[in-house]
Amino acid sequence: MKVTIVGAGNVGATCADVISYRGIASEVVLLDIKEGFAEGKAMDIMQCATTTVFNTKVSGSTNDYSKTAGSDVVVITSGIPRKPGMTREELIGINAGIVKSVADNVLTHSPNAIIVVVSNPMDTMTYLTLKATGLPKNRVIGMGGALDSSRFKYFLSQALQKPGNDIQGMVIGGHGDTTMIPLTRLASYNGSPVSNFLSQDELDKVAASTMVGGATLTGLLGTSAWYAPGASVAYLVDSILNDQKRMIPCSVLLEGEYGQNDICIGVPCIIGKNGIEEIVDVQLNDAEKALFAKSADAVRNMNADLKSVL
Ligand SMILES: NC(=O)C1=CN([C@@H]2O[C@H](COP(=O)(O)OP(=O)(O)OC[C@H]3O[C@@H](n4cnc5c(N)ncnc54)[C@H](O)[C@@H]3O)[C@@H](O)[C@H]2O)C=CC1
Ligand SMILES: O=C([O-])CC(=O)C(=O)O
Repeated sequence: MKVTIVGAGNVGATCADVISYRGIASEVVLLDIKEGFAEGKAMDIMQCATTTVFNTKVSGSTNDYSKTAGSDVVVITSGIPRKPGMTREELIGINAGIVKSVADNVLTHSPNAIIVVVSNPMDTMTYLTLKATGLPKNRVIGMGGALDSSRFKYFLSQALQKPGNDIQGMVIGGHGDTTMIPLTRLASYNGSPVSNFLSQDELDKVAASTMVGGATLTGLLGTSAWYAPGASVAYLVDSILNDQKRMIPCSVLLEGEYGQNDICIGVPCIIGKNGIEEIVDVQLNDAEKALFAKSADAVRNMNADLKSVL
């Protein structure tokens, strides 16, 4: 199975690294516009093969899309990341043009690929990719919910003082500092609601930390995060390539589900070899439905800015 990652920067290269050492794909192509950069990242990763022990073939390409031909999955991480104090939404001006041209280029050489969109503002970039390519909705997947959910589980594990692997939880809604919806009511510690162990005040703090999780790291690092984002993309790619049918919150075109139409936004999806195979209705309560509608309004407002590129 072949995976192309466009953008060999922090997130793209981390994703290639995780896919390789976990043996998720047999071949990974990294592509970047910076001369020699993707080749360098690929060589560095390949020089781990005998120490972390993997057989994945990783190669790099400077903007030569013929090397990406026949990819099963294409991940788009090309574009600029935010700096401290910025929102993801402020990246739209530069990233929209990049994402659109990249999506066109990859499809020329891999017409059957499933596209995973990572570049921010991710929900709007997913919508752009879907509209610009005309691909069926199952083949355009926005990655944000997998990452936000892993941060949610991290903050829950810190509050509970319990291992993260014993915690279940999901974040839906937009992948933005104010649009994410950590579903605290449905989160559990091995099946027991987390509200059995944490006060409402503690749960509110967990939700707030989750929502600004990306901004907090951007403040600490000077650019946005990459280890958890890269690993989250690899987790999603694994479910596609190995037909795992995991339930992962992803940004996907809604056609009536969750009361929304003509918008890509995070909802729980079954992810398998066909990409988005099902949208799962987790039965939100009225308060959660209201938050989801508000989040969708914000994402829809952002999508209106795509007029110049679509
Ligand atoms: N959806 C999510 O959960 C997350 C999204 N992101 C987003 O992912 C994007 C990438 O972040 P980083 O890897 O940290 O940035 P980075 O700056 O480290 O890497 C981006 C790479 O894209 C390349 N690039 C730019 N234009 C290109 C083009 N036309 N074709 C090919 N390559 C091109 C650049 O040369 C650079 O190497 C950002 O927009 C960031 O906001 C980051 C983390 C999580
Ligand atoms: O915070 C950012 O800008 C990058 C991102 O989407 C994340 O790490 O969640």
